[in-house]
Amino acid sequence: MRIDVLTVLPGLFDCFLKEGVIGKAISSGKVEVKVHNIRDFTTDKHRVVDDVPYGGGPGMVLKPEPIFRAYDELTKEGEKPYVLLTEPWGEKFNQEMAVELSKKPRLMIICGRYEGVDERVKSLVDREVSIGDYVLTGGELPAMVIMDAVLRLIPGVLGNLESLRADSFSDRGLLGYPNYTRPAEFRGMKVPEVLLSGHHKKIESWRKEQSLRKTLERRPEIIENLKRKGLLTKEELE
Ligand SMILES: Nc1cc(-c2ccc3ccn(Cc4ccc(CN5CCCCC5)cc4)c3c2)n[nH]1
Repeated sequence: MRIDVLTVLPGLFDCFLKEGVIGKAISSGKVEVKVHNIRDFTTDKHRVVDDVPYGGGPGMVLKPEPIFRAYDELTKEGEKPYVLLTEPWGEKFNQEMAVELSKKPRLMIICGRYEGVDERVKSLVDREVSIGDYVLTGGELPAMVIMDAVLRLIPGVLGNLESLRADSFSDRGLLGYPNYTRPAEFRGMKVPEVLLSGHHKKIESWRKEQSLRKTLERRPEIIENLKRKGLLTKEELE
């Protein structure tokens, strides 16, 4: 997969693209992520990327020309990207969308700043995406959240963990099961016996039951949603 990111703050992505699972996936060439400074696509001496909003109002708006110039330049050859624009009020990002986006060969993520992008930029956009009902200072953190959730789903990115990972849970949006590691008892708190039993079938069913119970308690709508889609097995429903 290739991802092109358009932003006026490219430096925000430096650590994200170097560290951890994402950093390894890029350095190993499993995925390609290129961050582009919108300012590099201006043509005036002062490299202006924003201007005051028509009709008045607070702050500045990102001008359309530099973004369109970047889009045209980056889509001259190769597959057309599926274009995301991060917004406070876009479609809510979730695991289902992450799975769908992970199947696209090429993504472009346009990151707004200031009061957002000129409305005409949306003529380039396939999906306006929000990562939650709260207002951040710009679209870069949402872009990193989206890339993190999407890239970890690319085959080979999670390495050998992938085959072992019970992602049928989180891929269906179920909450995770409790995790423990040594010591078996810490400050009087013991690890559940079943996890020390070495009985894999029992451990798996305990984890599934914990995940379903936690989801039912905290996010019953996820269970209802899975029921409606027929994505819960008979024994999971018991
Ligand atoms: N999930 C999530 C994504 C974002 C996000 C994404 C992209 C951008 C680009 C700029 N901001 C900051 C911002 C957004 C909205 C306003 C309100 N303002 C009211 C008057 C008309 C114009 C807009 C102000 C500043 C962004 C914020 N926040 N949260």
